[in-house]
Amino acid sequence: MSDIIIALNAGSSSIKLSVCHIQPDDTVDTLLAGHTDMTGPAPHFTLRDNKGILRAEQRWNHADVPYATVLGEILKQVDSTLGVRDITAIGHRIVHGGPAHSQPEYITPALVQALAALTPLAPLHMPHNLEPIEALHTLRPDLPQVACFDTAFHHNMPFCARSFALPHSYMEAGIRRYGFHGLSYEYIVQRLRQTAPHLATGRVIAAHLGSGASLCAIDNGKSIDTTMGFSPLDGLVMSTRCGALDPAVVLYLQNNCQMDTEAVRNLLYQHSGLLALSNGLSGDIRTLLASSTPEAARAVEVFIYHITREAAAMACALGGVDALIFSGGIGENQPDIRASVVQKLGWLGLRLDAEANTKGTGCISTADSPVEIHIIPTDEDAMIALHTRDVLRSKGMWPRSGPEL
Ligand SMILES: Nc1ncnc2c1ncn2[C@@H]1O[C@H](COP(=O)(O)OP(=O)(O)O)[C@@H](O)[C@H]1O
Ligand SMILES: CC(=O)OP(=O)(O)O
Ligand SMILES: [Mg+2]
Repeated sequence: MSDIIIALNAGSSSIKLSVCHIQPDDTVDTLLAGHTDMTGPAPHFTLRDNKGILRAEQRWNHADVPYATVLGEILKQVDSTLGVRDITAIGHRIVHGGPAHSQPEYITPALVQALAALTPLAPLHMPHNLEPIEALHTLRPDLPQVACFDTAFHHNMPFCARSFALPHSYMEAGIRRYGFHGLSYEYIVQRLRQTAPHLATGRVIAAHLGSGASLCAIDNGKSIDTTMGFSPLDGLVMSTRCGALDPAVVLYLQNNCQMDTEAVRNLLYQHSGLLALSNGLSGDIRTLLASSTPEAARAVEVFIYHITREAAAMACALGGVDALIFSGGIGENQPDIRASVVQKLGWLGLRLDAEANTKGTGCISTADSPVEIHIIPTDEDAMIALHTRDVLRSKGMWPRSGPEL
């Protein structure tokens, strides 16, 4: 097999990757899925095939292993598991594209430099997104790399949705609402086009509920508003991120609590959200739902409250709603959370089919529900693979193996 793309999603705690092959009808087959846990006492890498069978594994025996070492091993294992050295390109999820990057782009040293300047806008994500690019450039300079931006899908949100009520000069300096999880929302729109075309042209609220969480108001396939703003800190309560916060809190922490910028950043990104609301118990909703403590219950309650409050705002942006889509680790796997959200949004015309919700796939609303409710497992990596192919094709670099039939 040839023309293999690796979709890489490097985050603060893990490097996730999919080894993808794109079929002529644009279906993306994930041949291998890799996961490297970068936390804990030492990195641990696993590579599984599309049946979930473990095909390769590597454990390092100390922490702080450089990305280049981990990525070198990953490439080696992918090559030997595929049987030949067949990788054509690497596509990266880059969380922030800033004001200037609204399309997937071929990676050059100048682009890396420009993106590095955006690090303060997404400090939890950007360093981890960019480090593998440099490491791979050194390891395999022959491999083209493509940047796919999580902000791109929201780039053309209407003025009202992208503005802060700040002087115009700030907006011109890039201080505006951007929105994130765009690769996930783009994938959801693509799935709707295939499975429910009447919704792909309708008014949809998509909920990407993972450790980072956001909602998007999608009108006729386009983002018209979303809950994350300038950074992935805004909007919903998240695993360890606070979500929307009165900006005066930041001033207060700095002026009255002797906290410097780094301490405030650490608090808001790493020690807030579900973790903080549960009094330090966990940022993982599974642990909270399994706990009988009042703090855990309260954390879940606040999480749901903000999802439903913001969903109503998205419905307002859309002028009504035809469907609610659940996605992300929580949206796809937690029937109790889905049920609570839908119950609170009943007034908007959502009716849950309890049995379908427990089963947890496809359409989970009743036949007479005025608003459809669906679960769509997201696949940001499939989107990255398709964008990477398209960028290479536009440069005459795809297919590597000869003319397409
Ligand atoms: N199989 C599962 N069952 C229940 N909840 C899950 C499951 N997998 C993930 N989650 C929840 O989703 C969160 C991670 O979601 P995910 O979309 O994988 O996150 P990330 O933002 O890291 O991509 C976890 O914190 C957990 O609460
Ligand atoms: C943008 C963002 O929040 O990403 P994640 O959910 O992967 O942390
Ligand atoms: Mg994610």
